[in-house]
Amino acid sequence: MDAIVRPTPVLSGEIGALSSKNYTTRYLLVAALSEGTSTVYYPAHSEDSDAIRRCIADLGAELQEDGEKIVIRGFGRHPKPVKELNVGNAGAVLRFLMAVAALCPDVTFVNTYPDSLGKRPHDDLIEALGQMNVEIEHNAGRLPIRIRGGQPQGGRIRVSGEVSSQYLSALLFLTPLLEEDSEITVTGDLKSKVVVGQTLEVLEQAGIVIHAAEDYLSFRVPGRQSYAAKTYTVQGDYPGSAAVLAAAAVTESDVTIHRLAENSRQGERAVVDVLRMMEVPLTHENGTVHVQGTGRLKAVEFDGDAATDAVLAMVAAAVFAEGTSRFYNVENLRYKECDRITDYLAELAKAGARVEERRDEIIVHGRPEGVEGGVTINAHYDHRVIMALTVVGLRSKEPLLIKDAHHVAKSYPQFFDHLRALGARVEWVN
Ligand SMILES: O=C(O)C1=C[C@@H](OP(=O)(O)O)[C@@H](O)[C@H](O)C1
Ligand SMILES: C=C(OP(=O)(O)O)C(=O)O
Repeated sequence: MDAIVRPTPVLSGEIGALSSKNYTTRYLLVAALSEGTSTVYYPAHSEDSDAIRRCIADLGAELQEDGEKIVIRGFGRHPKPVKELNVGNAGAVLRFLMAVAALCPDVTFVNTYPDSLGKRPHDDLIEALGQMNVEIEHNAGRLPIRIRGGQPQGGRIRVSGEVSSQYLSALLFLTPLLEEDSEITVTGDLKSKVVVGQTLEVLEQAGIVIHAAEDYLSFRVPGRQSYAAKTYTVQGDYPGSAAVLAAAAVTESDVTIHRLAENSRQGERAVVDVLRMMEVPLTHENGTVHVQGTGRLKAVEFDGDAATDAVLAMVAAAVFAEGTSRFYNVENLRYKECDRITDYLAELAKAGARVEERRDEIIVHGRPEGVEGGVTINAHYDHRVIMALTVVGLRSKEPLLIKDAHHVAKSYPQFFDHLRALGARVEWVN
């Protein structure tokens, strides 16, 4: 399905933030890795969170869900010997379950999104699992991937952090269950370091002990641990909310989003500080962000690695700022649902934005007068491209037609409903 985004000068109203994608993935996973019964309150509902529900059920977890919670009886260190798993387009789910699959005799991860997840590299995790006595067949580091595990071995493990933090997180979920103690060393720079903090937070809540160096480049993981059965509550999601906040920042607005904890470990909560640096009038108190936008913004410089999933939304806001903005240290945006530098900037430029790419930077020459719009946007299968171009469309002179905008459901199926509730002129077309 496509979406039309029409110019909308004013937004106002209140919404509750969607539930965090990253915490939902992690809580459902640690619940599955426990042998008892855990409860997860307010799990996200999206394609990626459906993917983890489906896969842990295939691996033997029992799930019962109502409107507010999901109750999970886990499989511990003994997943069912399933033959095939389908993670849809969910990168984190794939990488975390590749580690869990090391406990199974023979699992194949199928390739259902050849033009998105099917293009993303997993070599660094394949290489690390190889060190652990796990046999892996793969298509040049990409899906489909067949894992023959059964007897993974802990010990000394080296993993690269240059492309994604998800490989390291995957190993942190698996190694506590092994017979041996493990020492994990991260080679190269660790990208998305803050997200590893979310992994460690959830592991600690699940009763797992990990000794992490302060820089997150080395870890000692005692073996023979068990995941405790617990009750977890999923917090609100900053990456998805970042797009709504950016929409409020580029319009005349009076927009409130609830359920965004100030002390969250989500790096993307930096979107609030970045918008403040851009001189967008806002407050953030008691878990509520209130934006009273004037549509006027100042350019900003920001280390995007600290808030990887909010960079596209912040760039969309910078399209209308006074001056030149620079988002640096963002090379790993190239290895997400699409190349979020080249592909994203191509769509922004089509809409009339003045943008430049470097290998690891996005540069935006702001156009406070607005952009032309009036073009068709290719979503590149990327929910965050869809949300960011929607922000741009609100302040384009002519509407934007976003092709295949239904891929927004990867993380935020209610995104257009939420924007419409705030007065945005967006609609689905077939
Ligand atoms: O661990 C996770 O749940 C995630 C880690 C990040 O990926 P990278 O580590 O590849 O940057 C992030 O972009 C992704 O949406 C979710
Ligand atoms: C990159 C993302 O997700 P994943 O890596 O889990 O596919 C995202 O949600 O923006």
